[in-house]
Amino acid sequence: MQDIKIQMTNITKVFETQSMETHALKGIDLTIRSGEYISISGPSGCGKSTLLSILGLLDEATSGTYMIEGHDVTKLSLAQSAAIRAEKIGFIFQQFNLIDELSVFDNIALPLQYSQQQYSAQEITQRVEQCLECVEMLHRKDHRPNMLSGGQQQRIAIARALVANPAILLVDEPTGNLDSKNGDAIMDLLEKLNNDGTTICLVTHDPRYADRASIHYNLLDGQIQKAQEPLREAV
Ligand SMILES: Nc1ncnc2c1ncn2[C@@H]1O[C@H](COP(=O)(O)OP(=O)(O)OP(=O)(O)O)[C@@H](O)[C@H]1O
Repeated sequence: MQDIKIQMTNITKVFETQSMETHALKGIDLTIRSGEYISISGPSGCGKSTLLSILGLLDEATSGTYMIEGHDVTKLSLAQSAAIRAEKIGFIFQQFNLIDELSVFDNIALPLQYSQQQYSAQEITQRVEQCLECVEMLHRKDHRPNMLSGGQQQRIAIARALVANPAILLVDEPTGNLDSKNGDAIMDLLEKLNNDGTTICLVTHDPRYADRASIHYNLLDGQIQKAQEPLREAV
């Protein structure tokens, strides 16, 4: 059996304000195995961002259990969440969130420099260059992000997400700031990374892109359903 990277059991999230309660997630069961590429899509307000925030340890569930690579991460202190997030989760957002004052190389090296693991300068160079090669941007390592096109900047953001060798890539509307040609190229790159073994969870409202994952879930009113069975060999 493939290793389980992510396991959520009966996750709920209730937002309480003075006047009302919003049940944003209503009992999510989600298992993501090593090497899978899953997508989650659904209409505005269905709970996508809330689910992604909990998956990425940016927010806590109200109830339920969340395990990453067999470790219970349901209830952690802020410092513990930050450490596990840095080690286990690679984020890719619609905004590239690169630092224009730093070179492409230094942007990608940043997560390693802040990691609790000690990386030598040689390891950092090796890892950063490997990730730059992966996204076909090694020739731009000394550039500043603002000298690059949107599609190229997203490639750099993907390299940065990969650099600490995370358990999973959480990808939130990665093509939102790109035209369709560059958007398609980024989706091709994600597919290539998955073919090379990277586990991916993509959140998108775009059905065209959601269908490119091997397992597609629909989130509807805080509940999740599999939209499409993965292809299985005939028995
Ligand atoms: N901080 C908050 N306080 C109160 N309610 C919230 C909060 N964040 C989200 N909600 C509510 O939870 C529900 C799910 O919101 P969420 O942002 O997860 O949806 P979404 O699917 O990401 O929507 P969109 O596609 O428009 O970004 C919505 O009803 C929203 O109003």
